[in-house]
Amino acid sequence: KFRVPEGIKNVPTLSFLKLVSAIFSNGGPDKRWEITRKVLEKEGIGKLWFNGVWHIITTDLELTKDVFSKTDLYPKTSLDESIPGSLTANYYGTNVVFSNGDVWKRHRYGITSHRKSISAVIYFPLFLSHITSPAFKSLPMHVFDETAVKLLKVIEKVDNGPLEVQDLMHRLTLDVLGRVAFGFDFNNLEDPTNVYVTTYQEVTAECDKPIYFIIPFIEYLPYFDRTEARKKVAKINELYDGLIETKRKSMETEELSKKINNNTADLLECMIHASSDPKYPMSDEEMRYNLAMFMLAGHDTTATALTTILYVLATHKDVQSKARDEILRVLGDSLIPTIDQQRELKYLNMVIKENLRLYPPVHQLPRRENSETIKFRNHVFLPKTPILINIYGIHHSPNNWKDPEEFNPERFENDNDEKREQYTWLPFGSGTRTCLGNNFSLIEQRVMLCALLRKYEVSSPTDSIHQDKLHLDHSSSTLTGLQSLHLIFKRTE
Ligand code: HEM
Repeated sequence: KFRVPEGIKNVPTLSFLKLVSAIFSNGGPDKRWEITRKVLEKEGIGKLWFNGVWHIITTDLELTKDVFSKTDLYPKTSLDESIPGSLTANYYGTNVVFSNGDVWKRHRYGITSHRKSISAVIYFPLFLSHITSPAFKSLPMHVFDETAVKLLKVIEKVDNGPLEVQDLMHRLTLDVLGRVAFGFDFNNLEDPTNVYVTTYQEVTAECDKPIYFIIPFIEYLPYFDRTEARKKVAKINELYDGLIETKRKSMETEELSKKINNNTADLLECMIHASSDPKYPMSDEEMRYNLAMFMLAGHDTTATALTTILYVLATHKDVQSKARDEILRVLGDSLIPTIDQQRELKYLNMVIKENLRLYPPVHQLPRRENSETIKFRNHVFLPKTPILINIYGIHHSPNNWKDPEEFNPERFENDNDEKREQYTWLPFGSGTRTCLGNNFSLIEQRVMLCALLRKYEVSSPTDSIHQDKLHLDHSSSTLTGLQSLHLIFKRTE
């Protein structure tokens, strides 16, 4: 299994040992980039032996374009193929993020097809011109607004003391997503000890343990039996199953069809409704897998984006005051921006974009495997070669960005997708597999930042471990994590 296939012998090798030791020492995507950048900046691809297979890791824009635009040629690897029978595969199952072809179409269009009100996309052509089927055509603005108010109350209680921001942002985004995805209020902001929250967190922590990601077969050895973890998965699944059952019952009443017609149905209700159409059948089990995946894809990513943006604002006071001035000018006395006002927040939108470039919450895309032999330059990838697109590398390569390590929102001034070289800014992926929740996440970020910045000045404590640089850490093979981050919120009014 160590033998290198003939066609990729001439691809430079990336050090397995260095990468694994970086992961075991909790190194984040920045550390991995440090190890691989020499090869990737020069060649755009490298090969890495991992889990008994030679993988291709790439930052090459041509190959990236090919992967995004030819989804049949580069299907995603399902969890059941990459880690069969594992806890993670059992928990997330077959869902919209990891499926392909007709199964994916059924999931994606089952979630999105029937929503028919005016698309929020028209308000954000700059950000979202590439989107094909946004999940949230009418967004539950009241959920964002109410959660922002709750967030301010939590911060008020701490009153100038240092506050751990990463945990706070996770609590916030989990509350938002629970309500939007299936109408369930985790109420994590007010009660972090709530049993559903702790179980949910334990399950995701189990799924992210690096040992099972680096040596997946270990899970099948009796000594490493994960009985306790499986019990936790069963508990959170009980919650999802209960919600599906209750909502299914409400299908029998008029209530659901009213919600569907008014565009106020949550995602689960949409899936249940769509599943009654013979074109989009979806079993209860598949719905549960989608809920589990939505929770991860939707809450963890936005929490990271909000945490890192608060850090850059705290450490770039000039940017913070410029963003605050704009918020006060555009919003007047309001706490929460309307959709139209969000469009006017040009500078804040630039800050958000630059933060997603510098700290992409998804640092590496889930693996693809080519279905046919591919010739790329003077290399030949045999079918089923694992291919990983390194988003962090694309965002940090001087080939694509001037002074890539610098936080500089101005680089997005007058930016548009046509002018910028394609595939250099990919926080939400691209093509037909673009993130379903990008618009949702951007609005959530704007709402929270407006509420926070108009009330508080954010700064970093002088003894912070992040004083010189933000310390990222290993969260998973795709998601960016960071070490605990304390910031100070001082009232401005
Ligand atoms: C800052 C926040 C977010 C980031 C950076 C992000 C990033 C991404 C990326 C890079 C992909 C493409 C994966 C691939 O091509 O393999 C993706 C897909 C996806 N995201 Fe997001 N995401 C965010 C927020 C959300 C939210 C809030 C939701 C749901 C409410 C969501 C749901 C999804 C789903 C369902 C997919 C799969 C789409 C498909 O394959 O059809 N994401 N996301």
